[in-house]
Amino acid sequence: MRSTDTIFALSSGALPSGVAVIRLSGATAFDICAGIAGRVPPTRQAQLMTLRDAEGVAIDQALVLAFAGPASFTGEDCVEFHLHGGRAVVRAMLDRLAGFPETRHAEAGEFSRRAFENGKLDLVEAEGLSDIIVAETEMQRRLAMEQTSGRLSGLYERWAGALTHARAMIEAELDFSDEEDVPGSVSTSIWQSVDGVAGEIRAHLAGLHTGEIIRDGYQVVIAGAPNAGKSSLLNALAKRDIAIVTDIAGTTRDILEVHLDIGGYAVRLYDTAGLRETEDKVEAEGVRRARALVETADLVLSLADMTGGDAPEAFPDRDCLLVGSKSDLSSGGDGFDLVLSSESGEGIDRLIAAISDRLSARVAGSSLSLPVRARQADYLRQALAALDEAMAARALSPELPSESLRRAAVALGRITGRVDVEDLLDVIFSSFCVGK
Ligand SMILES: Nc1nc2c(c(=O)[nH]1)N(C=O)[C@@H](CNc1ccc(C(=O)N[C@@H](CCC(=O)O)C(=O)O)cc1)CN2
Ligand SMILES: Nc1nc2c(ncn2[C@@H]2O[C@H](COP(=O)(O)OP(=O)(O)OP(=O)(O)O)[C@@H](O)[C@H]2O)c(=O)[nH]1
Ligand SMILES: [Mg+2]
Repeated sequence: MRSTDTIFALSSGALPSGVAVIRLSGATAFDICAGIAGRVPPTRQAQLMTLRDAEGVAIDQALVLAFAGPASFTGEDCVEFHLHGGRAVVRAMLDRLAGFPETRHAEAGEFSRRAFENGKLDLVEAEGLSDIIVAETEMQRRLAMEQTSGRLSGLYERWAGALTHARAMIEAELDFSDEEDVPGSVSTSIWQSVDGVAGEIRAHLAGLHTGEIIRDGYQVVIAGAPNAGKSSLLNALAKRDIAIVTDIAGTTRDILEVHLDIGGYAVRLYDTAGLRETEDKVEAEGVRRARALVETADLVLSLADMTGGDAPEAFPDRDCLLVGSKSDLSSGGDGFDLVLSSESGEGIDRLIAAISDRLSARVAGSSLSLPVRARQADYLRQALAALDEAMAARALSPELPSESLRRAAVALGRITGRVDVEDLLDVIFSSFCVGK
C-alpha cells in the first residue's frame, strides 16, 4: 500500500442516510474532483455541484468541499463530497472514484494515519480520535476528548524535554568540568528535577486502572449459587431477555455480557454459571470460568436466594455487594447490603444506585489526564525503569546515568510517536554559555 496514492472512502455511517460524506485525499484529489464535478470549488467553501460518471451522466447533486494541504485534516489535498445517502448513489460514486488509475479505496484508519505522518496529529491524539468514534457514554467521550486535545501529549513532551535538559547538563559537567563557567553544583538541582519527573510519571501511571475503567468499562460480575436468580437479574438490569432463565439449577454455563450506561460511565455486566461442585464436565468448566472472572472484577454482586435462607458467598479481596434475591417471596434481609426482586422490580433502582456509588468512589476526584492503553503504560513503565537506573547510577561516571536518561526520554517520545532526534548541543548552548 503506497502512501502516495490518492485514497477515498465513505466517511459517514450506515446507509441509507440523509447525507453521505465521501472523503478523497492525496496528491491528485483536486484533479479527480475536477474530472467528476467539472472544477474544484474555492477551498473551504461548500458548493452545490453535479457529479458525473465517465460518460458524463449525472450521478447526484452534492455539496463539495475542498481543503488544500497542508491545511486539511490529513495534511494533504482533500475533497469531501456530501451526497444523498442512498446505497446506489454511494456505490456509483465509489465506483467512479475507483475508475481513476491513481486512486484506491482507503484502508481502516488510513486518513488518520496520513494525518499522523503529515504531522497533523500525534499518536496519543490519533488514539483519542479513534476512541471518540467508538465512545458510547458521556465519560468515554470526555476521556477521548482529553486525549485528542493534545494536553496529555504536552505532558509527555514536557517530561521528555526536562530529561533531555538534565542529560545535557550532566554531559556538560563531564565535558567541561575543568572550566569555570559551568555551574559547579548543577548536580543537585538536576537530580531533583529528574526525581520530580519520576514522581509525576509514577503518579500518572497509578491512574491507569481508572483510565481503563472509564475507557473500557467498570466490570461488574454477578456471582452466586445455582438458581440464585443471577440470569434473571442480568435480564432485569439490561431490560432485555438475554439470558436463559429456568428453575433447573445449573442453567447458565457460558459467561454472558451486557453493556450498561450508569451515570455516564460504561459498565460491563456479566452473568456467570452458578457456583457449586459438580460432576458435569460442561458445568464445571462454566464454574471455573465464573471464578476466574470474579478474580478480575471491579465489583462482585454476590447473589443469594433469600427464600432458601442461603448466605451470600463472601469474596475477600474483591469489592463486593451482598445482594438478597427474590424479595417478592421473602421478607428477610439480614446479612445483605440490599435485597431485590427481578420478578417485581423491587430494589433494582437501589442496586443501580449502589453500583453507581461504588463506581464513583473508585474514580472519584480523578482528572481525565490518564493513561488508557497498554501501549502508553508500557512506555511509561520503561521510562520509569530507566529513570530509576539513572538515579541509582548518579554517583557513577556521568555516561551511565546520561544513557539511562536518554532511554527514558526516548520511551516518552514513543508515546506520542515524535521521538526527538535530540540536539544535545542545542540544549547546552541555549541553557548556558559553553562556547565562550
Ligand atoms: N465535514 C467534516 N466534518 C468533520 C470532519 C471532517 O473531516 N469533515 N472531521 C474530521 O474527521 C472532524 C473535525 N475535525 C477536523 C480537524 C481538522 C480539520 C482541518 O482541515 N484542519 C486544517 C484547517 C483548519 C481550518 O480550517 O482552520 C488544519 O489543521 O490545518 C478538519 C476537520 C469532525 N467533523
Ligand atoms: N419469584 C421470583 N423468582 C425468581 C426471581 N429471580 C429468579 N427467579 C426464579 O428463580 C429461578 C432461577 O432463576 P435464574 O435467573 O435462572 O437463576 P441463576 O442464578 O441464573 O441460575 P443458574 O444459571 O442455574 O446458576 C427461575 O425459576 C426464576 O424464574 C425473583 O426475583 N422472584
Ligand atoms: Mg443463570
